[in-house]
Amino acid sequence: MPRRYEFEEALLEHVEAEQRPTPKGSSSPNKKIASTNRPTQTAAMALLARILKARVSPAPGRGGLLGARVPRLSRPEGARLPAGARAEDKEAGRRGAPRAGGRAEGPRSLAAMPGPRTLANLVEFFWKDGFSRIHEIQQKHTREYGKIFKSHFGPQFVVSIADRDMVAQVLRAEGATPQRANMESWQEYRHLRGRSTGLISAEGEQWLKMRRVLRQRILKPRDVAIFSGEINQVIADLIKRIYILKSQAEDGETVTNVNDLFFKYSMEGVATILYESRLGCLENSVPQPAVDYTEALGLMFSMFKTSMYAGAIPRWLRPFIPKPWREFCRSWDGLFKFSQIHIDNKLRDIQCHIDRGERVRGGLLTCLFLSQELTLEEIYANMTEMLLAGVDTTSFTLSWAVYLLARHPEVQQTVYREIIKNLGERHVPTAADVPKVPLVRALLKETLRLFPVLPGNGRVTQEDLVVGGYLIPKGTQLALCHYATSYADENFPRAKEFRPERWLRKGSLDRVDNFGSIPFGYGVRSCIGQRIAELEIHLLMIQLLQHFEIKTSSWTKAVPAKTHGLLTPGGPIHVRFVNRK
Ligand code: HEM
Repeated sequence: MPRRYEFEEALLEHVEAEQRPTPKGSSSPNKKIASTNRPTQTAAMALLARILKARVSPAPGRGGLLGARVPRLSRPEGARLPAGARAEDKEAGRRGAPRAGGRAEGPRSLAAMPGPRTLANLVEFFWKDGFSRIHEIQQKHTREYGKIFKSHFGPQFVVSIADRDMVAQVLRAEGATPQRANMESWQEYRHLRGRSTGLISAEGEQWLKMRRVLRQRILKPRDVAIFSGEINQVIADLIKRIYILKSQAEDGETVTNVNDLFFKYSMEGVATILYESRLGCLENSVPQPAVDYTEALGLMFSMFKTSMYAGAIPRWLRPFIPKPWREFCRSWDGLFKFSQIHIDNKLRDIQCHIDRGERVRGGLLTCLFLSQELTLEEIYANMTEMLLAGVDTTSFTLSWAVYLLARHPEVQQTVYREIIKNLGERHVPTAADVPKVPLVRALLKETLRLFPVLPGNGRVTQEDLVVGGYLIPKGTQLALCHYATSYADENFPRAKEFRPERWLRKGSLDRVDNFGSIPFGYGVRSCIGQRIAELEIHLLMIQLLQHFEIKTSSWTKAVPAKTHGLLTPGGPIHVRFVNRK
């Protein structure tokens, strides 16, 4: 499989154009652009326009990431069920009254729905910092009010659903452009700064347009398989880093704060794919731009909470409580700035290749530039939002996975044995090897069940819907409580236990899908980065276990989960990496 796609034809055309004599006194526009130090947004647009003007197009007959755009007649992404079943579910979602003994009963109104009192909820969240315990509050409210209940968060009214079948009903009934949540504050920032929305913040047709472009390139396992080589280079650096950290430890084995290590890995891994460049986060001395970037990410991370406050505090209150909105804007400024620097660097890089008459080779970003399906502003916005979504999510999952393996040596041994039996001790795995080690996949699923990075998901109803016997009007914010459903014994027997084998298929027809645990969401608005995250995690877990036995150390403590927007380890995780080789 070609790892990169080329643009020979276009290049030839461009080189020919460059060789034509230019009118006296006018310098080559390419040279002029190449001499620009740091293109501003406008300069970057001009640069992109120049590159595109060279009519660079994919070589004929090449498919894949950078291949020709072939119109697709695909099923919707989320269509895991036969079309008939989806239609039925959709109908069931709208049908209305539940039937008892064949007699139709009218759906109840929201007024009849139980839920915590507004004041109690405000105290819980704003006074007792409930935002850092969203996962526990989900469970507590489910115990107190049942599997469907209503609550108020600041000005927002929310219906929470903590039932696997009701969640399935809502998600299967959704239309072509589902809305996750009210993104007004995100959209307002972008409007204020003249920025575009990206996949997370966009809605309706604008979202659909961008989603169609991106899903063609990164949604399927085979789309991202071509990144195995790049990811493996990052993994090699991470393993080197672990050996260095071990050598600095008193016992020669303990690595303190693996959270930090995996944060660097995830940042490096996802940047390799998104920006087609290395940041140097895993080097001994991290280059300054990467340090700045880490700070920007730290700011971004703290922003989750700020973002919640910024969204929850009504606009008229901003003059009195200005900090959340100010910080919200400041952190987005940092994120966009960082992304833009890397994107502009790539643009300049492409320009240099063209100037030198070289072939243009590239991955996701190059492809997005050249295909012209997204504007430059849309590329900035999507890369920024994908980076935001792709670093902490992956790194927290890795931290939890290592924590669970260290605390369950018997599980670790079973996974290790499968790896050795099916892949060997030294084989560097690629995406094609992952199906040969189903326990590694099961390990990830089970880790995400116990610690779903997003403890809850959201949908805004696009039409009136009857769920759990209640009529939920169009425009209602739903909170899908998948932390609560993940820990329900009725969905997962002995739910509190770490048992990856529960995800293994017993036969080719066996389905282990379970709406009780949908860590990447579901349907057309599900996580676009799922396959990237899985590749990063699967390949790393295999190699970590090939190299080391992961053990608890005297430093290892029980680490509680904490919600910071995402479900994070509530403290540093320390483990011993004992050499196997
Ligand atoms: C373990 C890692 C990850 C987890 C658990 C995760 C989880 C999620 C979830 C639950 C959603 C909402 C889905 C829905 O509403 O149905 C989501 C959306 C999204 N994720 Fe991820 N994610 C992960 C990694 C990534 C990565 C690596 C990227 C990018 C490279 C990414 C980019 C996005 C984007 C852009 C969206 C918004 C999609 C849209 O609205 O169309 N995620 N993710």
